[in-house]
Amino acid sequence: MCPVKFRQRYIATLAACVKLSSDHHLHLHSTSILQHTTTPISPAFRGTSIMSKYGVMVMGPAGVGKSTFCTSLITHLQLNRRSAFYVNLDPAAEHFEHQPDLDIKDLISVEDVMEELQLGPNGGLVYCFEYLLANLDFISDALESLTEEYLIIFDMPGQIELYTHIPVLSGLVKFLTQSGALDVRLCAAYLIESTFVLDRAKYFAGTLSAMSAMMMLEVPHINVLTKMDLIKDQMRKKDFKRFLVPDTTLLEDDPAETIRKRMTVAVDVRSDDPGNKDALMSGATFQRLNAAIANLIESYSLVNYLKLDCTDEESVHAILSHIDDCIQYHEAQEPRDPPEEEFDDEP
Ligand SMILES: Nc1nc2c(ncn2[C@@H]2O[C@H](COP(=O)(O)OP(=O)(O)OP(=O)(O)O)[C@@H](O)[C@H]2O)c(=O)[nH]1
Repeated sequence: MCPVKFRQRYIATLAACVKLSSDHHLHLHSTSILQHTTTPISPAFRGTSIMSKYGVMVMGPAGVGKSTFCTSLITHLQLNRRSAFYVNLDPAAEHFEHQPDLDIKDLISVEDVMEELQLGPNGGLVYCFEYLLANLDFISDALESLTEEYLIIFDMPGQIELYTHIPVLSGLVKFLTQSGALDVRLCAAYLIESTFVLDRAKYFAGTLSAMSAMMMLEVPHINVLTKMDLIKDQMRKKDFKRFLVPDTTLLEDDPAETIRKRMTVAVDVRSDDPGNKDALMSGATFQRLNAAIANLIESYSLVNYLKLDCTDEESVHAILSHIDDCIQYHEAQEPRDPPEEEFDDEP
């Protein structure tokens, strides 16, 4: 059962959403006026579906730079006279450079859940998402009036379990993309830190989690290596290129031998147990397992990376272009032939 406090807060939020959507009508209207003063848009030049919606779900482990990327993306969109609708879905997030247009904390927060239900931070987060799934009108009420000019940006929490272990996100994605309902053309941007390439174990673990998210969500997907400014001085451009398309050779010539060292530690721990005669065999098994995983990643070519440096406008622009391609944003904005009836009245 849901604590009463959440339900009360939810009702208050619904009222706020009604206000928000009417505010956004105003904002929408002023955006359209702005566009019309410079580039008149005839109804025939509108997108294929009047109320198509476009969105990107920004995901990845804790601290990889999701919120920073969302901020840069919003700023970039605004500079290019495009509209963003920022949705914070991290029920523990505190500080924002751009205030969210919709914030899950107005529905439920991890802090309240932990206090009222005596759950830990991870259990609290899972509860928040289950609660969100049970109250999806919190999202649909806020999004339904948005038009195709908007890019809806979902800023997700960093707990990796959400993308790999439990099906709450796939439920949310299905709801957003369902045709006939919100019908959001959604793509996922999975972020990992570029500094992971200095530690092959982290890099492959990150790649696996990206792959897992791709398979779980089943929407167009881009993978991004963030904080490129941190790696610039540590690695030559040519050397870094190898990490954009992961392959098995990256395991074989690991200068720091991080994976082998970790395997040795695992084997050593098990060797302490005199009854464990298979410890060395386990080391070989780990090695084969690693090779098999690397082969899997390589042979299916599922994971490729784009580079992102949030301090560089060009870099943010390049990522936005990929997102636009994934969701076919520009196709919807392109001119289309006027309906045939419009010619019928002509002399
Ligand atoms: N140098 C550098 N630092 C960055 C960049 N992007 C983010 N950071 C820093 O990385 C830290 C984490 O960034 P956030 O944007 O909060 O990361 P997050 O993934 O949203 O974090 P969680 O919400 O806690 O999962 C902050 O200190 C940022 O300033 C970048 O492109 N370059």
